[in-house]
Amino acid sequence: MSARLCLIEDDPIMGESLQDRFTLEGFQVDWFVTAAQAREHLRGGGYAAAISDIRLPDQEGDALYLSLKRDGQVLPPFIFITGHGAIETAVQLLKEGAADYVTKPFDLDELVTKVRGLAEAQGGDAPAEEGEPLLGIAPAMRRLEERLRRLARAGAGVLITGESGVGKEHAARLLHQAGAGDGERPFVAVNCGALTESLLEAELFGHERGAFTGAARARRGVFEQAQGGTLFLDEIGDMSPAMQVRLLRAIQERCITRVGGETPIPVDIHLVSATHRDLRALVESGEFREDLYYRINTVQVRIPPLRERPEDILWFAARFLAEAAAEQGREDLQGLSGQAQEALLEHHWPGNLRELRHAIDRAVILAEGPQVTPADLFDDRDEPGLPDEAGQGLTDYLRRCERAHIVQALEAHGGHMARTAASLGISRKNLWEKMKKLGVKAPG
Ligand SMILES: Nc1ncnc2c1ncn2[C@@H]1O[C@H](COP(=O)(O)OP(=O)(O)OP(=O)(O)O)[C@@H](O)[C@H]1O
Repeated sequence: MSARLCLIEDDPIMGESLQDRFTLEGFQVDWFVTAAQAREHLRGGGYAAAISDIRLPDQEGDALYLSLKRDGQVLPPFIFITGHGAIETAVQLLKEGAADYVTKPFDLDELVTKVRGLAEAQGGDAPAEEGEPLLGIAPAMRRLEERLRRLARAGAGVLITGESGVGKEHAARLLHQAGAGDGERPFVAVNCGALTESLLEAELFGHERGAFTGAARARRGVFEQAQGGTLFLDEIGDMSPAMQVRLLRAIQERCITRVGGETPIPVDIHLVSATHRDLRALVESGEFREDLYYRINTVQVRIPPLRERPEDILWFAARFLAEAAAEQGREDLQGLSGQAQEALLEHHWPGNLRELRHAIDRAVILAEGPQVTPADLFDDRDEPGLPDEAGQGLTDYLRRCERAHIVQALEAHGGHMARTAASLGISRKNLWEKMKKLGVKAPG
């Protein structure tokens, strides 16, 4: 039986997100919105841990805890959620025997780890960890990940749809990795929208020596390269009608012929396709073959855009930030400021995860630290005349502009110091000095 968790939280949004997350983690969550309700159930026992807000409508969470203790009630380990400025209460509670506390805004992953630890210490019946989520923590993405794992085991032909940059290739890789067999099977991706018809034909099916001008040697196409593994055809909706015919034939016959060749070559692949276009509409307008549509579309998986799953924005931002900070040696960065988090949540993310990754990469380069600010994340907050904090001194503002300009110049010249200095009209020595003064890391 899964571990039971007592959640005491009157805020409907916070309560629901905690309930959703802990349910996904495999806990059985009893959620109470008043101290009175919780008191009754806590008396019944059986909880592996309790999470309680301090501020509740009928009684403070700490008062509830202390009164139950005074009554001699055996309590599960308690973790308190405190607001800003309530640290003293939290510390007092720790002295009184509470297990831990988190201060808002807190990191949900951290809370999960704490609760797991406590539940395990209680009797080792914390639900088995399913592994780190890979596609996001939003309930829709957890369900999708679970579905992809099932589909992988079934080896079904999958069409992944979703806006550009939403993570379709990432999902295809997960599908591949979760599939049967060892890790040796190849995963080969090709973007059908990026190649002309004849190049795509050679890319997919390969060519024999002398098949066309420049074909000095025979070459295997991606169908052959992906033999025994997964072939990921991205932007399949962009394929020309002639290529659609050839692709359909290859799928139906499980056999291909290289361009300029005659020998049929059997292929055994798991085909995963993706598109950001509405394939059904393309079928209706006659641009996409209906038979191919059904062939590649045994199962369709839609990845929702990032703006439809706000939980994932800050989760991915934190992951990307940790990655980028490690790559760029910015150990001084301590995370996102509150304003930066708000700015990320307010943004519409038309470019989805790709845009988020770029915004974070850029911010890590620009940030003076110790926290990433909105101006580091978004260009438009960096314009002259728009200092991000009212009353910011001119010297400070000019310093930011100078720093951003140097960073951009370094980027534009691939980190080459001499060229960057020349483009800025200053000496290399001067550039070094400025970089040191402004805290710009030396490239490489
Ligand atoms: N689950 C994920 N974890 C980490 N990074 C991700 C994840 N999903 C997407 N990304 C990152 O976001 C970017 C875009 O992802 P991906 O190429 O998979 O999107 P896509 O939907 O296939 O894009 P397009 O439609 O343009 O082909 C990449 O930089 C990728 O590393």
